[in-house]
Amino acid sequence: MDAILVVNAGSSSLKFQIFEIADLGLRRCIRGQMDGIGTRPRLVASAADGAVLVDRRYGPDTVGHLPAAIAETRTWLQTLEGFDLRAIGHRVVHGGPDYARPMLIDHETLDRLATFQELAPLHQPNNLAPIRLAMEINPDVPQVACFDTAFHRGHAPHTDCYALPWDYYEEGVRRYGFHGLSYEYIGERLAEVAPAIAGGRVIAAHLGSGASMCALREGRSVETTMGFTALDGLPMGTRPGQMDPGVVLHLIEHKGMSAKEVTDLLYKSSGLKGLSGISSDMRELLASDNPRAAFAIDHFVHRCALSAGMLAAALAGLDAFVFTAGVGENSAPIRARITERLAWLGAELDAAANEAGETLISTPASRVAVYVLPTDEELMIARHTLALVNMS
Ligand SMILES: Nc1ncnc2c1ncn2[C@@H]1O[C@H](COP(=O)(O)OP(=O)(O)O)[C@@H](O)[C@H]1O
Ligand SMILES: CC(=O)OP(=O)(O)O
Ligand SMILES: [Mg+2]
Repeated sequence: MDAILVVNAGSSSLKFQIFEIADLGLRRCIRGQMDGIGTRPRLVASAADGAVLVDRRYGPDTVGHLPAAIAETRTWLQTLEGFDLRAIGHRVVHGGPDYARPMLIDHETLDRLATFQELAPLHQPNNLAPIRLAMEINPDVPQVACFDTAFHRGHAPHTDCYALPWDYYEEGVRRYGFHGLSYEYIGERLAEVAPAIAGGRVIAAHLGSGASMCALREGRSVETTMGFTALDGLPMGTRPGQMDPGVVLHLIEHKGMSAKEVTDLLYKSSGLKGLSGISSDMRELLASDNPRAAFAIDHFVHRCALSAGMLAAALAGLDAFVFTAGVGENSAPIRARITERLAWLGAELDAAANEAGETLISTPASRVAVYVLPTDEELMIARHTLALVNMS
């Protein structure tokens, strides 16, 4: 069967899906991931009916980095039969100022995308590695890059600039925003679940190991919490979120830290991990009775509440709030605490619906409808990939 492979290479995981290109559109056949790269590597994949196709654990040294994860995953993918690969779609986190929509990749595009590596050091090198490999092995299979930044490219310049001298904006120093494939999917999904509300003022909260929020009006992004890089906005698993740039100057000038040391601090050792000293994983913090775990969670909830207020101001009101990604989809206690902080905007939680993980978790009387919608970046990538390949 004709198929599309989707690759979402992240900081510590390699997610993939295979879709059949069927007469009536895309049909998901296989979804899988290698996660815990370098710590507790595990390759898991299942078929559309949920049947487990592989569940294999590796030593941290066997799959210690992304290239090893790609190699192991590829070896397993090669055992699959019956798929005629027509295209490969990739999530690429940073598209810079030029790429406002998905692109077919050639060598020139790949070189341009590599120049954004320093703007997304946790993601971009990992996003580009499987593209390079596929170009070598399958040069005839078209590859498409789908950018996290593209969905936000319609922002008005006075909202996506920094108050630096204007030349910096022209050079590309601006607020790009990320998680755009997730927000694009959530916008489309909300239009199915609640068509009347999807056209209104919506905040989507993508709370995973990377976390951000997006203000959507009529399904389009008008503001978001992340900026030039995926460091800005909400506190995350290992990233601090919004911070006075004076802190960075202090680290360099008074503590003598190098650019590499500051980069590692901000991308790998901060956020929930740095503040708790325990873990970057919200599950572990929620299960811990250590007061520092509770402190880190208090900070996370506080910053989420402040950002929601900021985005509600961007929308001049709020009709719906959507939780998505790892924490947003799975953690009823975190959803409850954030929703409580939205009471002044008119949100009222239905505690039982929230505990049960229902789609709508606000009461009928709530002025703001609160939803839990699982995101699907891979489906969004497959749709874009199919559209581009059909056109070319
Ligand atoms: N039941 C849960 N309760 C709280 N947090 C959870 C739960 N399940 C998953 N998570 C959190 O979700 C995070 C991963 O989210 P995910 O969206 O998969 O992130 P990413 O794609 O950026 O790796 C984990 O770090 C974990 O903290
Ligand atoms: C952009 C970003 O932070 O992505 P992720 O959530 O996958 O880390
Ligand atoms: Mg993610």
